[in-house]
Amino acid sequence: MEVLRIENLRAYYVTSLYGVERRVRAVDNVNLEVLENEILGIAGESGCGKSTLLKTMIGLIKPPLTVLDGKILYKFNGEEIDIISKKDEITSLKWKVFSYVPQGSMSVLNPTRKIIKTFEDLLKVHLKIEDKGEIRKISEEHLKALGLPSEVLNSYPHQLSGGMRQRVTIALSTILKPKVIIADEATTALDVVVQRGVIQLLKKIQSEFKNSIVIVTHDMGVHANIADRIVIMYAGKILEIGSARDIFKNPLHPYTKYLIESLPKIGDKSLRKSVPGAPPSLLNPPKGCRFHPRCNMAMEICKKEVPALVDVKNGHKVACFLHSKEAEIHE
Ligand SMILES: Nc1ncnc2c1ncn2[C@@H]1O[C@H](COP(=O)(O)OP(=O)(O)OP(=O)(O)O)[C@@H](O)[C@H]1O
Repeated sequence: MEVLRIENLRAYYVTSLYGVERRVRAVDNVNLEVLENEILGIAGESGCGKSTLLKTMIGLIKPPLTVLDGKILYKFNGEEIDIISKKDEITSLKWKVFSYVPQGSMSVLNPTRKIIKTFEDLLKVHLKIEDKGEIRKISEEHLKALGLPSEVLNSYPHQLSGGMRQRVTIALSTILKPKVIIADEATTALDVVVQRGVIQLLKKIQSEFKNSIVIVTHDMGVHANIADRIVIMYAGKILEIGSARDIFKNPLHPYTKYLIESLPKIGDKSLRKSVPGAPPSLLNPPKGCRFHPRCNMAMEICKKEVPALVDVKNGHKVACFLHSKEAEIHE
C-alpha cells in the first residue's frame, strides 16, 4: 500500500535575467511511490535534484522553485490529498501526516530558547494542549521511547552535541507520529559513530511506529545500512528504483553500477573507479538520456530519446535502453 505517490512531477527553478528566462530543470517528470512501513533512500550526486524533490514533497514551493506539472498525493485514512493543487491543506498535514527532518538541526531549534519551548510550541498548536506539565510529560515519554535522555528538554541547543541536536530534531519531527518522515541529509556532517546513532534512531522509530521514512543522502554507505528500497537520481530524473539488495547486488543502470563500484570494499586495496566526467547543467541538459555523455554503453538511441522508467522484474525499475526500448512520451 502506498502512503505517498508522486506523478509526472516537474519542478523547475525559473528565474529571469535581463528579460531572458532561465529554467533549471531540477526535477523533470518524476514518478515515485512511497510504500507503507518502508525506508526509502534517495541517492545521487550533488545537484541531481534530491533536495528539490524533498522540498516539493513537503510543499515548500517558493519562487524561484515552480511546479510546472504533476501531483504529490498523500494517502491516509482512506483520503487522498494532492498538495500541489490543494496548498491550503499543507499546514494541516504537516507534522501529523508528514514531517521533515532538515539537514541542519539549528534551522528547527531556536538557539535562544530551551528545547522544551520548541516542543511546547508544536504541541500547543497541533494537539491544542496548554498545560505545560502535560506537554512535558508527553515530550519526556516520547524521548524515553526513543532512548534519549529527557534532560535535554532543559538545555539550549548550543549546549548539546551536533549528534544529540540532530536526534532531538528527529524526536521533535516524530512526536505526532506522522505517516511519512522526510529526512534531508540527516546524517551528513556527523562523524561515523554519531552517524550510526542517528541511523539506529531512525530504524527504531520506523520499527516502532510502522511509518515510512524517506531519507536523502549522497552517501551510499548510509543507504546500505538503512534503506529497504533505493531510488537513484541523476540530473533531475530517476534512473533506477529497486530493493536495496537489487541495487547493490544487481544494479542495472550503468550510472548505478558506477556508484556501487566506487564504494570501498573490505580487503580490496585497488583504486576505486568513479563516474567519468561531470554532471550536466540542468539549465540545458543533454538531449535523450541525460547520462549518455558519461556512459560507456551509450547507443545512438540514447542521444535522441529519453528512456522511460520501466519495471523489469518485481518492482526493480530502470530507465535505460539497454533494458527496455520504451521511451518517455514527452521530454
Ligand atoms: N534557488 C535556486 N535557484 C536556481 N537553481 C537552484 C536553486 N536551488 C537549487 N538549484 C539548482 O537545482 C539543481 C538541483 O539542486 P538540489 O539542491 O535539488 O540538488 P541535490 O541533489 O539536493 O544537491 P546537494 O546534494 O548538493 O544538496 C542544481 O542544479 C542546483 O544548482
